[in-house]
Amino acid sequence: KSQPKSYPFIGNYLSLYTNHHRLTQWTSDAIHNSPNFAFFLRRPFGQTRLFTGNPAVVQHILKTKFSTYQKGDIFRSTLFDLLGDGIFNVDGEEWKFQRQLSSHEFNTKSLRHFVEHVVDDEVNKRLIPILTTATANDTVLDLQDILQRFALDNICRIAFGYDPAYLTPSLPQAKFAVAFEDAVRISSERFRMITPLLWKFKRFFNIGSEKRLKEAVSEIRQFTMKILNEKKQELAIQPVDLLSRFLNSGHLDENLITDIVISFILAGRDTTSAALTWFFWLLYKNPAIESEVVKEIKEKSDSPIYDEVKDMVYTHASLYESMRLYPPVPVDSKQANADDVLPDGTIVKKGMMVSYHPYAMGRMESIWGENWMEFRPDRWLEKDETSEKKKFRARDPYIYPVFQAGPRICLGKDMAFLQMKRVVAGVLRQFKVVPAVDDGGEPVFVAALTSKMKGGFPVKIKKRNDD
Ligand code: HEM
Repeated sequence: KSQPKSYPFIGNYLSLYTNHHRLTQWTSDAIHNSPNFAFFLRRPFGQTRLFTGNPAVVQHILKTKFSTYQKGDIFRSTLFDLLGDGIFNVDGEEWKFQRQLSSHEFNTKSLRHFVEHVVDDEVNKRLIPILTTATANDTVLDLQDILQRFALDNICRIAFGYDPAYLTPSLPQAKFAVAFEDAVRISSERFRMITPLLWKFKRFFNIGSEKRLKEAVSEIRQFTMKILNEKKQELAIQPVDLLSRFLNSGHLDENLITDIVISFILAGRDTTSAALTWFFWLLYKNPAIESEVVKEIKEKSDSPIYDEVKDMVYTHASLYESMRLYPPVPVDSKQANADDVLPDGTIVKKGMMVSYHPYAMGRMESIWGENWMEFRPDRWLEKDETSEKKKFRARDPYIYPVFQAGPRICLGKDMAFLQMKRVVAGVLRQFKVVPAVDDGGEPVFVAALTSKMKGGFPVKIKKRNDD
């Protein structure tokens, strides 16, 4: 077991280059091969980034020393063209303000409305009819694409109070969705370049991928601004979505509001769709677990209401377990704004990036035991002392930072689970999802800022006949 070789001047660049198509897996292997679950990635020209899979270090950077480990200028400048001053890209007071104002959108009342109106509508009027047609015609669908469309409709309705209707039977090519996809991909590729000077140079001369990024961001902003202006006309109405909440809060300028909305679209579009794609694949591979999930779904009503969705404990545990193996955000970074020493004795210099690695952590024997590679929702269940029923077993968030942890923990976590469980209930009550190709291998996990199944997830939808 060895770590990637580092050379003077170019650092680990040779290995980095050879593994550029599997960076998540490569950095994960390096963490696993280290006695203290740490790996220093040395880039050319002296920039060093620490990857960690040690829960004590994760707790240290995400909570204990929260004010030392921030987004920082590397993250901020790399993603600025796309995210501007949106919540994902700011620290300090600016972050606190956006977090507080947005948090209203995630209280119980808003979540109940979200499940019983927005998600329910999208499941019953769009998703199910498309699956029904696919069953009748025996067509192959890319389930990942369908789930992304689903999530994008959802998040636009929450963020803007606007329904773009991407999940319709014709599966329209949406300019906005394509622009978003390109902008995220190109922005995340910036992190991987041998030096940031390269993308800055391309941006300066407006060539290649940077030219496309500029166009894509401009399309995204125009689209957002258009909705924002429409919204302004109807502002007397009480704020029911994020956009009107920010517009109502007073003197925020339009550019900033656009930034804020873009961060939310990023948060909501690719995360739940990635999680569900892998979830359906894992269920196909584990029919006994699928049966348990279906059993739970059939105990609820056809269109389960908020409380029923909340009560789907087994499905909840299965989603946790699936994201352990395939986390939607597989690696996430902070930057130290002062010198520090980590709990394992590692010295961190001011300006260094420190990345925690949910993908590597979900696959560590020291955390999950020797059966870590098995899909076992039971890990997340325990018996309730009084009712004897199974209940969800919460674990230390620092061994499972899939939603981050500490003060900046994902704001949409509860919303994400409600949405995913409602989709799972809607799909599996009537249908079976069967991969169109099954060569016995595992689909390929790739990641930009969020993860994806490479090449999509081609499936056939079968009617479920097991009542
Ligand atoms: C399975 C689904 C999801 C996963 C795994 C997930 C994961 C994460 C992670 C890892 C972060 C930290 C990112 C960073 O700061 O670098 C985050 C932040 C955030 N997430 Fe999620 N997320 C999910 C769904 C959602 C949804 C549906 C929303 C709803 C809009 C959402 C809203 C947010 C927001 C607003 C933040 C920023 C919080 C802050 O900086 O204070 N997330 N999420």
